Amino acid sequence: MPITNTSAAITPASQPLFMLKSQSIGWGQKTVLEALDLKIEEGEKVAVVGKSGAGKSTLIHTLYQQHPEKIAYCSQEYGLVPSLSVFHNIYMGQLDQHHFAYNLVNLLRPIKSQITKIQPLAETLGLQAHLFNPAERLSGGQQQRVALARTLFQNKDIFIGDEPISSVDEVQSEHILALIMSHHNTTILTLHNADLALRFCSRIIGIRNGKIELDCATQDLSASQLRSLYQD
Ligand SMILES: Nc1ncnc2c1ncn2[C@@H]1O[C@H](COP(=O)(O)OP(=O)(O)OP(=O)(O)O)[C@@H](O)[C@H]1O
Repeated sequence: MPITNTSAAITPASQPLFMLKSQSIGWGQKTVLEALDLKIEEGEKVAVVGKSGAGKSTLIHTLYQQHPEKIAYCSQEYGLVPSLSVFHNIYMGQLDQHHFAYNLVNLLRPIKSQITKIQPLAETLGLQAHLFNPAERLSGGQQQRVALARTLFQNKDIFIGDEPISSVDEVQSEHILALIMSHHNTTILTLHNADLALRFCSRIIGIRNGKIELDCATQDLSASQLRSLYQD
């Protein structure tokens, strides 16, 4: 007798968290990256590197779209509400977890338990002195840290960040990358700083000339391979 339904008997091999199969990606009619084949497993720490305009943001945005509900996504545009306080901007990371009325009360008069939750995060990111200042009064680097705090406050398993440390100094960059790594199981970042990519990530994906030119474990990567990505 033929077996018509094998799905219950056979356990399917686990799927990669992210997968692109011969997929071309871009914006509107414009193709940025062609015929991509890519798998990213749960738990990986991936850096996407390459020259400006190579297509790094395009790639990570495409990956984000595969599981938007599971991902804390930090884009290059901070998306802050300028007139609201740092506290309120960070709180927005969990806006969808509360009732409208609760959010409204917290907007008018910050709820103590929320302050208690947000304060340590603000402190870790050097924002404690500005917690109740409007975001618009902060420097660019401080605003970037507010956007990052809001993303971390989402408490998701996966972090995708587009240059999350582009406006902060070297010491802060290391601290922030360590924080991102410790808060998320799977991390995918675009980074301009190749040294930091090598130190904090276990896999490097290099983009050049509209394709993935390099995809390897950090430990197997030579400095000259990495440099070649930045040549014309
Ligand atoms: N929202 C968008 N709409 C239309 N085209 C876009 C958009 N974002 C990026 N592009 C185009 O896609 C191409 C790749 O840009 P992308 O931002 O992915 O590069 P990148 O490697 O992230 O650059 P950078 O390091 O400067 O951020 C560029 O030609 C850019 O003009």
